[in-house]
Amino acid sequence: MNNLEIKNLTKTYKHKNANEDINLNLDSGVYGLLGPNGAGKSTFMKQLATITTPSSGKILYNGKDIKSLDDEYRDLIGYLPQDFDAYKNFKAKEFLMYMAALKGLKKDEAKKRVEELLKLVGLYEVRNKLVSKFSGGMKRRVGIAQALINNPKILILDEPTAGLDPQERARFRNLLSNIGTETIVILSTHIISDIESAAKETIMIKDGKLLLKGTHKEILESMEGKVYTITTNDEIEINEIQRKYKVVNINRGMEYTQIRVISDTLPKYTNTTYTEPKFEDVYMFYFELEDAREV
Ligand SMILES: Nc1ncnc2c1ncn2[C@@H]1O[C@H](COP(=O)(O)OP(=O)(O)OP(=O)(O)O)[C@@H](O)[C@H]1O
Repeated sequence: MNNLEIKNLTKTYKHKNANEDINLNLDSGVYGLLGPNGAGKSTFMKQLATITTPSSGKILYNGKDIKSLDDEYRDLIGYLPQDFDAYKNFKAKEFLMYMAALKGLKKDEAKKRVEELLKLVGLYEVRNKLVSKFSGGMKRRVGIAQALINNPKILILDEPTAGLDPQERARFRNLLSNIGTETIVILSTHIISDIESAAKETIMIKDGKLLLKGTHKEILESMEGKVYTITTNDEIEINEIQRKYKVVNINRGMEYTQIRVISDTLPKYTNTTYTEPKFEDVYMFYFELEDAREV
């Protein structure tokens, strides 16, 4: 059994709820935590990682309060903080060996694990190079490796793809698929494509509150009937649509422009068709639609 139960989790900073009454039940698998800036993702993850304590509510691991499990729980966690910075004067392998020692791995075991991880994150060839000479993506990979060092049962990755280029993002998605299926992986992002293929479920939070947790299918179903494509070649109309609606994308063709919009009601333009929702619509629909509804 590998289960996390989050019950009425609330974290208050100076009268403001950074997390409010969050209830979730998580089993092994990858969960994408999605939300705009300031939604409360890091706060949520910090509580799971025991970096900060809840103001109220609790977290249970396999039915037991993590407060009472204490180090027993901490030994099961791997955590990549948002602002992770490996000690720059270390070489990659040296740094991971150091982290392994902190996690209590014996020397032989540590050597083996560090070697495995350097290969997994694609840094084996540069293992004896200074981390300070690494690119942002490589540093992030060192961060992911250190989070994996103790073979965690719960892996918490706070924006693991922040600052990565498309190639590094693809590499990260591959890496994720190689992390054991026996682990609860929670990764935060505001880039929907990072979790589209990798996550079994997406958890959305906004203003500190849980908005929705669901599989891709469930999330797409929740947007059913709200995505439209308007086809036009009238520039005045195009400008008006951009003002009135939340536009997911504009596809300018030789003769016509196709505009994909999110709307609660059928937009009243001559050539408007209902469109099957896609994952690319999720962010706009859940986090930016309110402004559009006010129009
Ligand atoms: N230590 C703190 N003291 C006071 N307020 C805080 C603290 N940490 C977070 N907050 C506030 O709590 C809210 C949630 O912040 P949090 O960092 O959890 O959001 P986030 O979703 O991770 O955002 P981002 O994507 O920008 O990192 C924000 O309004 C933030 O300003």
